[in-house]
Amino acid sequence: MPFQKNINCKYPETLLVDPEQIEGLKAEALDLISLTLSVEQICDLELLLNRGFYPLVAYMDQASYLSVLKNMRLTDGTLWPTPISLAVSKNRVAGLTIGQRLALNDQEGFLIAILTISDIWQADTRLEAKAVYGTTDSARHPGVRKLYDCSGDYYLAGSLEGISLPVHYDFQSLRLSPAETVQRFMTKGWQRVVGFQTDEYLHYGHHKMIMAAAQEIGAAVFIQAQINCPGEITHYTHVRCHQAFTKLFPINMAGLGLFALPAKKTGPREALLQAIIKKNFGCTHFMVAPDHADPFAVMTDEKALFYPRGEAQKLVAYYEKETEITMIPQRGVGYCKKDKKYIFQGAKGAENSSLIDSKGLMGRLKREEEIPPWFTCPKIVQEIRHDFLPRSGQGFTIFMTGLSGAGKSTIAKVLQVKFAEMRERPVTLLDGDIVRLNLSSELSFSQKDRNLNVTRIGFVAGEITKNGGIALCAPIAPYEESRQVNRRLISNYGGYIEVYVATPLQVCEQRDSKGLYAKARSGRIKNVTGITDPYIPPTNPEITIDTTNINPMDAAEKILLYLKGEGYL
Ligand SMILES: Nc1ncnc2c1ncn2[C@@H]1O[C@H](COP(=O)(O)OS(=O)(=O)O)[C@@H](OP(=O)(O)O)[C@H]1O
Ligand SMILES: Nc1ncnc2c1ncn2[C@@H]1O[C@H](COP(=O)(O)OP(=O)(O)O)[C@@H](O)[C@H]1O
Repeated sequence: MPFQKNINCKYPETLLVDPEQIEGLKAEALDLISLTLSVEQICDLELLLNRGFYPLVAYMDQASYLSVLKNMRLTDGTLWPTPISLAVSKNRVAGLTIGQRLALNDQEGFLIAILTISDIWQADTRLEAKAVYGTTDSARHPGVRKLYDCSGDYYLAGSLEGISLPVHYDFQSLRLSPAETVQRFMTKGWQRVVGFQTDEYLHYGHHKMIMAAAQEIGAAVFIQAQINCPGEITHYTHVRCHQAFTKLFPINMAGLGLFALPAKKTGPREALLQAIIKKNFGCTHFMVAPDHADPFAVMTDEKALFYPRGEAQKLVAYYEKETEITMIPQRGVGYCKKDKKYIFQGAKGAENSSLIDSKGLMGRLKREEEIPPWFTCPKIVQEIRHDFLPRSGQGFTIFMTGLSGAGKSTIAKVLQVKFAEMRERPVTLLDGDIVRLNLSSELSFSQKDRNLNVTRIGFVAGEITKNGGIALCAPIAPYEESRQVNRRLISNYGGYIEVYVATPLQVCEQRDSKGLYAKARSGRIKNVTGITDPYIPPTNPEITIDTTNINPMDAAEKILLYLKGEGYL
């Protein structure tokens, strides 16, 4: 059932209710249980409401979900490659019933839609991982790890009454809905449109490849920048690079749009989903890479790819008739310095050319090398460089972990003074005790609460790091799982240096400056780390310091030396 949108479209162009119903639904929502959706869930909801996910009209029920996993089809036979249901936690699902209505809110509490539940079932993420990602092994596929970590314990299905599309303040002119995009193509007189998207750094290879394909089929070009794209550049840089790239095309040949599909990196299935979305946005053709939506595509080393090379192209081509969008294979482009011309890989003379690829561009940027003018346009280089600050310009977090009395706070205080003296970056101390007093006063010392306390510290440290500051953290942080969450989060924003203050329990107990161990030994307090509660040492800390036989200044000096050696100072 292809979506042929035109001015006389017989299908509703969005799943938003009529304006006169909005006030009534908002009033009803005041008495409904509300769910705050994650960023990725908001993306799904936006594509359901704006019909980017046409012909889906609702979150899938269990029968369709299982059918999609097995055959890539809904129970009515409609082709659909990946499940779209609403994941919820075990706590949240308790008491929910079929027919119940729920308010779906964005992260700031604005009502986006009302869901009428038609099905509730327990998630089997391993089954989903195997079918959609091709493996249950979270160590092999980052998407599977995310599925296990972030999806809920249950799924909900149901129909939607949209109140408003999610609000975005950034790049508003690029956020046209599928219907608005189709309308724009019609106004421009574009009959054939080739769609293109990538999360790579854009370069002249992409440009030559798209130009050649578009000219061959007589098509205009629609470039879609995917929001929340994983990678090392920020959303703003990603979109600004796309804006510069679109300007490389002749006037009235190319358009740019933003769309909110979470990149799950499911390879062929994701390519097929993107093809369906492109069709809904009015494209007639879609350019698919041999390593499309592969979690390791950016490496370009064939052996490292997760999905077989070319598999995504095959799958999209196989379903061309049904999706009514034609697959065009993406091709590698090189540059022949001698002849000063671009040449397709595999073409005659290509052996004398240098391949233009994102990996090469990224490597040059990281090594702070010049980018040859034939590689990509100066504006794109300038935009990307904006995100590749040398370490001396980045913020960083020093995350100290260790037993109570190990010396974390003392070392952190010495460092705080040293950094303040240097005046290079603002410095913030997030000490265990102080955080417990101000940020986590309601939390206990259970494993769950300790992990929550540690990830709260990580969130604050991430914000400080993102803005170029230094965060000094000094909680006990006895569990690897929350330390890893912090590492993953903060490494996106700047430096992350884990310092294991490995002073043995015996020494800490002797110091016992707060009387904690004495109270633990006498049974006056329970769950004390090292006595009646575990401390799991970090697996891969950047620095390990045992303060048994050194003074605080020397311990701090060790960290400063590391920072100098790594280029942060
Ligand atoms: N049961 C138990 N176990 C460990 N520590 C305890 C406990 N009860 C209170 N305290 C005091 O709280 C400080 C540790 O809090 P943290 O927030 O750093 O701990 S955790 O990271 O959440 O595990 C810790 O401070 P530091 O000595 O600075 O580490 C203790 O003084
Ligand atoms: N090299 C050292 N680094 C840090 N603290 C040390 C060192 N040597 C001795 N100490 C002493 O150990 C105690 C550590 O306490 P504290 O810094 O509050 O530990 P934590 O924050 O890990 O609970 C302090 O009394 C401090 O003077």
